[in-house]
Amino acid sequence: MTATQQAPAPRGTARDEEPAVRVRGLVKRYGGRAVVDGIDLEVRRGEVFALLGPNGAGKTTTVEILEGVRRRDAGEVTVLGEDPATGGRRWRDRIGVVGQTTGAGNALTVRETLDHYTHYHAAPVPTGELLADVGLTEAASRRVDKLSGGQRRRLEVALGVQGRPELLFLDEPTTGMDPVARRQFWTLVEGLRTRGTTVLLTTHYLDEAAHLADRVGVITAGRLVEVGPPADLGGDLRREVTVRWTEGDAPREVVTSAPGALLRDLLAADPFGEVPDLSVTRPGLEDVYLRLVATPERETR
Ligand SMILES: Nc1ncnc2c1ncn2[C@@H]1O[C@H](COP(=O)(O)OP(=O)(O)OP(=O)(O)O)[C@@H](O)[C@H]1O
Repeated sequence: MTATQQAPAPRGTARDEEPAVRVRGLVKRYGGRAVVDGIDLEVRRGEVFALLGPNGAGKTTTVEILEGVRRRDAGEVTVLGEDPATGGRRWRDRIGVVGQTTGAGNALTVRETLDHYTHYHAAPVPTGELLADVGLTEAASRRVDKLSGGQRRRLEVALGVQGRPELLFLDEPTTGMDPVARRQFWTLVEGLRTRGTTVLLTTHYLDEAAHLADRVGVITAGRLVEVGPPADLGGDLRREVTVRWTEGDAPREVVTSAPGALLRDLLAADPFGEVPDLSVTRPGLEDVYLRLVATPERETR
């Protein structure tokens, strides 16, 4: 796959200094229930930021407020320097949106659909290039209503990047894609990042967040419970080590952040330095994530 050509991001200007997205105290309620419950968030220019969380956590609601398609009940939001609730045509031209559903016409072919939408952009990516970028060249003459779910998703991604946005929103972009298409999509996002596009994506997939994102925000029950590079997520949880062994006939288990002394004592207790069934494990990203989303009362860092 070739990477979509993007205009280079402006460097060294005042606009560089401000984050692409700044959110303070964001609240959205439905029927008195806060589904977004006081979120603070910053997405830096040029980074890929993943909002990771379970079903119903508030990811789509948050992203749609940032896109200017849902109203908020409280909080301050700035996206590319403007409030999305009042952003006009010029602001909208600077963002790209790939939502969970498509507005693409079903009776048109893939190429006709892309050609049609070129008229909405000042400097669209040429259709041939776009088709190659998303791996749809061979499906270019197929009607949209004949596409598979994964191909339709690629078309939506193509429409999202067609206008060379400075900031691209991707709401669960790889849902319905097979593993090969997911990898192709990841390459596409990496190409966008290389060219300076800021990307805010939502996902359920830990591996996707870990692979693509510079930083991940874990959201659960409308709150952002952790923000950081994927490798740092979980902080103290990550440093906890579980030491297991068998003593007599009984299984033993100790969770500690300093296993050295325990291991020395265990090994010293046996003249041959053998400890039955000894294992030492650190939590993986998935363990950390499951702990984070199970404890929504944790403070935001
Ligand atoms: N228009 C609406 N009216 C009432 N409740 C809504 C509306 N839209 C969303 N909700 C509720 O808000 C909560 C958050 O939904 P949201 O779609 O933002 O979650 P999500 O994290 O994107 O979930 P998923 O991963 O399943 O897409 C859910 O409980 C949902 O039922």
